[in-house]
Amino acid sequence: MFLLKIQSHFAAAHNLIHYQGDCENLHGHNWKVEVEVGAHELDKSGLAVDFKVLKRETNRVLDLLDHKYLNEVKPFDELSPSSENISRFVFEQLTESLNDGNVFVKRVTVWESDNACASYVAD
Ligand SMILES: Nc1nc2c(c(=O)[nH]1)N=C([C@H](O)[C@H](O)COP(=O)(O)OP(=O)(O)OP(=O)(O)O)CN2
Ligand SMILES: [Zn+2]
Repeated sequence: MFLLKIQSHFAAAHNLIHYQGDCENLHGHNWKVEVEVGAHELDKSGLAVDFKVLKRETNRVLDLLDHKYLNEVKPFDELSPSSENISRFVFEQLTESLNDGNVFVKRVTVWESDNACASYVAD
């Protein structure tokens, strides 16, 4: 199996809900996002999937979040916008657009700072 990874980023404001502490207050992050996909086969060009496609599809999803107040963006109007929930959201959106018989989204990791991240991983 082949494993590919691309990185992207977005900036947004949020506050955690049902949370007691300073993170329940409005604040922001520059999130770094890593997307890993697996593939069984390569095409004639030797590509599992073009990095350009991975970056385009990832940025299409991240554009939904970039420079937004996440607590006003679905599904985070009803779901705490933690890094865990953001990683699952990006994973599910990308799974819809990228998965086919060959390629599948394997893991999405969301870094909210240089030393803290959460991932959502395929079962
Ligand atoms: N498991 C999670 N824990 C926390 C999350 C999260 O998404 N998942 N998010 C937060 C807050 O968003 C908060 O902004 C981060 O807080 P903290 O880790 O304290 O960040 P600091 O920049 O203040 O880090 P220091 O290392 O303490 O300076 C909290 N927890
Ligand atoms: Zn935060």
